[in-house]
Amino acid sequence: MKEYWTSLASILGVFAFCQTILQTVFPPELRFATAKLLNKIFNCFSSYCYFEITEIDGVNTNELYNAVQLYLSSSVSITGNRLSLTRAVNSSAFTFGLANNDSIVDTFNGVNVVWEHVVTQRNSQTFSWRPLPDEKRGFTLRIKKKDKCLILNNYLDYIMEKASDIRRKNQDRLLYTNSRGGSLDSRGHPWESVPFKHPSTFDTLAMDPEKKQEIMNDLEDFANGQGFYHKTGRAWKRGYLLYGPPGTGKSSMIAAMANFLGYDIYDLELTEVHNNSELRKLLMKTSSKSIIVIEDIDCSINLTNRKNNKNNVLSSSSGSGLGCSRSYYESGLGEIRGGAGGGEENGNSITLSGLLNFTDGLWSCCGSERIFVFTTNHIEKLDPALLRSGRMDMHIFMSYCSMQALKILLKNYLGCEEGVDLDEYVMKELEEVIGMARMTPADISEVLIKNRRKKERAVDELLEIFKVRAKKNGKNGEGDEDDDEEEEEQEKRALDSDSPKQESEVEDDCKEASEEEEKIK
Ligand SMILES: Nc1ncnc2c1ncn2[C@@H]1O[C@H](COP(=O)(O)OP(=O)(O)OP(=O)(O)O)[C@@H](O)[C@H]1O
Ligand SMILES: [Mg+2]
Repeated sequence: MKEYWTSLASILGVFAFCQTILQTVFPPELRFATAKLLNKIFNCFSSYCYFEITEIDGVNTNELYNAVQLYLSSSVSITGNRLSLTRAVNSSAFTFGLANNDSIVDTFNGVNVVWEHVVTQRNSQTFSWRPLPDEKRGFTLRIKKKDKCLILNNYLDYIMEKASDIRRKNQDRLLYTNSRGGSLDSRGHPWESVPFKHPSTFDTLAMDPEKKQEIMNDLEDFANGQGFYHKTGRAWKRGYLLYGPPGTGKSSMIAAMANFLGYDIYDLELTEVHNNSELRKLLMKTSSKSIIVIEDIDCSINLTNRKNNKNNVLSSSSGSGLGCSRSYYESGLGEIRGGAGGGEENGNSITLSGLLNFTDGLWSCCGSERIFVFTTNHIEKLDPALLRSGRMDMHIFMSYCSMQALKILLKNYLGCEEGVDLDEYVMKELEEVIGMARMTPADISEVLIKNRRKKERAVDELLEIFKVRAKKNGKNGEGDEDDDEEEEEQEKRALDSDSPKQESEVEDDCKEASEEEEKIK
């Protein structure tokens, strides 16, 4: 045993001696060059190539590192043995990650690649303007040389896309609103946000199922339509106008849309925006995959229908040379377009021109996959230029509660299934009076909430209220369906006034406008 230790000690002594000699004979520069050469020789004969994706790229955070981490989290959770678990701020989900110095095989387009998570201690002597983490983290991607050209770019694009999907799924969606008086927050953002947790979905929304399905299909087509929009040269955005009496579910519909698509909502308070350029800046700071909402647009600014009330031409764009003529021609010919911001006249008000630019000017395309939703109780008050296709692609009339909608409410609030819990006779009675009662889903849901523990009582009370309301409306001489028709008629009238004018008409309009301007001056 003693001999064994003696020989081991002499081997170590020889080893230390050789190392000292080597260090003296081969200076660090020479050793580095040799290592480099060996590495090159190894690379020549190796059939793999390696890509390093470090967490911090110089001084900036490497977006690709975060994307890879998220991307791998989905496959790691299934195959990995040793995983790291995290939960990000504003997130409702746990994220799996590859443990330090662990590796995983991934397959893309039939090609196998290997990811390794490399963690090393950072050299503490390194100087940096900003504090860096103690550990140096990165991923090493190993791909066969012959596969590199085939997949690398597509694979990285795919990872980025997948990662943003996962991020959106994991993170709570946000509801943004523009800050009071156009002020910026500590990070220079004009929007303030809170987690968006509205429970409204298309399942809970009481409306005609066919109409509902049509809207859902339209939204789905939009969300999956990147290729189509690109091919047709259209900006990837869509506008919806929700109109109808108060309490018919316009705001609930917006929440359902956001929940359906998984988009954030930007609730734009127009009264807090001072001018067109501020409006444009707000738009620039919105993200893709979002719904930009302007509620009660008829109340926010003076956008009333110029055709119905000529005086409003000047009240909405008084003194604005370009803005006035732009909106004037917009509604008529739809050809002449003023420059962005051309409608800013007194510096502290938004003009119709500014709003039109906001929805479909060049700036509206500074992001992609965005939905604009305007709501109003009075569609007839809106300027036709706002209503035309391309701006508001789909006009959705939210009407008083119909029988179909009532069945959804009864199911959601009382758990009543048609033909099981609901008496056929009572249903018939309800059907007879519901049209004439002209009650909104909001009114009905109040009655149902109050009696939610007693189904029969709820239905009886509803029937009573329906009868009283129907009688009252009948006495006032207001028809049931007539009312819906009247509202749709109003929309038609509004749209008719958007139909192309003859050139002479436009000239007349302009003459009138300039005469009125003269008078005001
Ligand atoms: N179609 C509907 N389906 C389900 N619930 C509805 C519907 N309409 C209204 N409600 C209920 O009534 C409440 C008010 O509805 P909501 O705020 O969506 O109406 P609105 O049309 O936006 O009204 P307003 O024009 O006054 O803004 C909601 O909280 C919701 O519970
Ligand atoms: Mg509302």
